[in-house]
Amino acid sequence: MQEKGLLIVLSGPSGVGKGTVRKEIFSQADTAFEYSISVTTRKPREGEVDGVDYFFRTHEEFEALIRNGKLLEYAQFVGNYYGTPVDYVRQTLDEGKDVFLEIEVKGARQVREKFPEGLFIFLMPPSLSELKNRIVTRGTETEDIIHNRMLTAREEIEMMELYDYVVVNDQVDLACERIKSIVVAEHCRRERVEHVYKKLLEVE
Ligand SMILES: Nc1ncnc2c1ncn2[C@@H]1O[C@H](COP(=O)(O)OP(=O)(O)OP(=O)(O)O)[C@@H](O)[C@H]1O
Ligand SMILES: Nc1nc2c(ncn2[C@@H]2O[C@H](COP(=O)(O)O)[C@@H](O)[C@H]2O)c(=O)[nH]1
Repeated sequence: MQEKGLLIVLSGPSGVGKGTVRKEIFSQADTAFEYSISVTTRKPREGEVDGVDYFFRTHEEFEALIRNGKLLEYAQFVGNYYGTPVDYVRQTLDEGKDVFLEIEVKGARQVREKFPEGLFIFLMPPSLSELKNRIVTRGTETEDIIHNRMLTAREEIEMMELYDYVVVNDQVDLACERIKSIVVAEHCRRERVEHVYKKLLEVE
């Protein structure tokens, strides 16, 4: 039987660098994860492409996805809906491929209930002032939204103990290496539990 892939969840406050780190990891040739593209009601930022960065949908369309059970998890974040299409995740895991979700903490909590065997990683900023500096420097949000995202950031950081690992994003390349190492270690742990010992005992 095909062994299932690993569900990897990356969360962290807005502006910590989740997208930057994820894009860097996916640009590396030795990365074998599949990225789950989320659905959102947020308007596209300059340069964002439907079906690449997100599936951009209206409120009505998003609520229909909820009603029809098409989302693994969803949450409202600073005035918009965000959610993970369930079919893609289940199908890709069933094919034995690792799936990478980049989502906020309320959604991650729902995923934990459905996939307790997932790998949950929280990306931390070096400091709150650096976090604010990063959102401001990105230049994509209004002052009001930055204020609300910073308020939410404090609540999100308080939930970091729900995660298996905390990675500090002080430097993008180091954060990527830490995340990739955690995934490799998790695979080794599962292989050890599921196969190596069983096979060894069967032979002897
Ligand atoms: N290690 C880092 N050092 C300095 N700047 C960084 C680092 N990582 C990311 N950044 C910068 O911080 C800003 C926010 O990064 P990014 O958009 O990836 O954050 P995010 O966590 O995905 O945010 P959101 O949740 O709002 O989508 C970007 O301008 C990015 O270039
Ligand atoms: N619960 C979910 N959260 C998601 C999903 N996709 C993205 N996100 C998170 O939302 C915030 C805001 O994102 P932004 O692109 O508007 O800056 C951020 O924390 C994302 O990680 C999802 O499918 N479900």
